[in-house]
Amino acid sequence: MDVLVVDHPLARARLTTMRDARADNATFRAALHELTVMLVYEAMRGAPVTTERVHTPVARTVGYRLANPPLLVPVLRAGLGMADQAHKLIPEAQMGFVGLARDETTLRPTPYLESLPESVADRPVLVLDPMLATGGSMAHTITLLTERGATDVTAVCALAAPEGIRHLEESGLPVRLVTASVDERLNDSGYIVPGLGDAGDRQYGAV
Ligand SMILES: O=P(O)(O)OC[C@H]1O[C@H](OP(=O)(O)OP(=O)(O)O)[C@H](O)[C@@H]1O
Ligand SMILES: O=c1cc[nH]c(=O)[nH]1
Ligand SMILES: [Mg+2]
Repeated sequence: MDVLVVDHPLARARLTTMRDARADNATFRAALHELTVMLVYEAMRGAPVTTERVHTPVARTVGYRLANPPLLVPVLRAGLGMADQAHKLIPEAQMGFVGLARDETTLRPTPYLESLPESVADRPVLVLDPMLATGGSMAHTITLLTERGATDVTAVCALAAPEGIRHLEESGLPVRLVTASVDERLNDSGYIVPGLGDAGDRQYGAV
């Protein structure tokens, strides 16, 4: 699987704010918003464009637009904190939603929401979720998308664990990963180490 680690100094600084256990919910959300802009910007670097003529106040020149805007799919809850920023960067994108809560005993995702277009064939997809831990939630989401014809999926995650990357690789799903860091490992509770804790709780409070 193609893994792009966005290790720009500004991305590292935002991730450090998110890791800091002293950051309150608002500070964490603001840092995730800013990091999302950097991750989506890099995720879209190779996107095909169409060209058109544009008249500036001074001259004619060539202009560019995305040839095939992606479908954005935030994975609730934590992915909601990436949705608006991604949409601001790609205003022409459509958005679908997947809601999953990980069972903290089995570490398996429990689905509670699925709102996706019937077909996503011939359309790139960006799945937005800050955390790739065991990879179960991401694999579930990508499976929903491939069942609708997706063949070009990018997982956009603030943090990834080696275990989650391995899970996606072994799944054979058509996905590449853009992340700000590949951390050391998972602990016995399935949390990323050093990680940042529970990305949903850090944004919205514990449930
Ligand atoms: O790779 P995995 O082991 O599946 O873990 C990652 C998932 O865990 C978190 O969501 P969580 O289930 O905590 O739900 P929340 O966003 O509502 O907090 C995170 O946002 C991912 O969706
Ligand atoms: O470290 C982790 C693992 C799964 N989900 C989170 O929010 N954090
Ligand atoms: Mg959570």
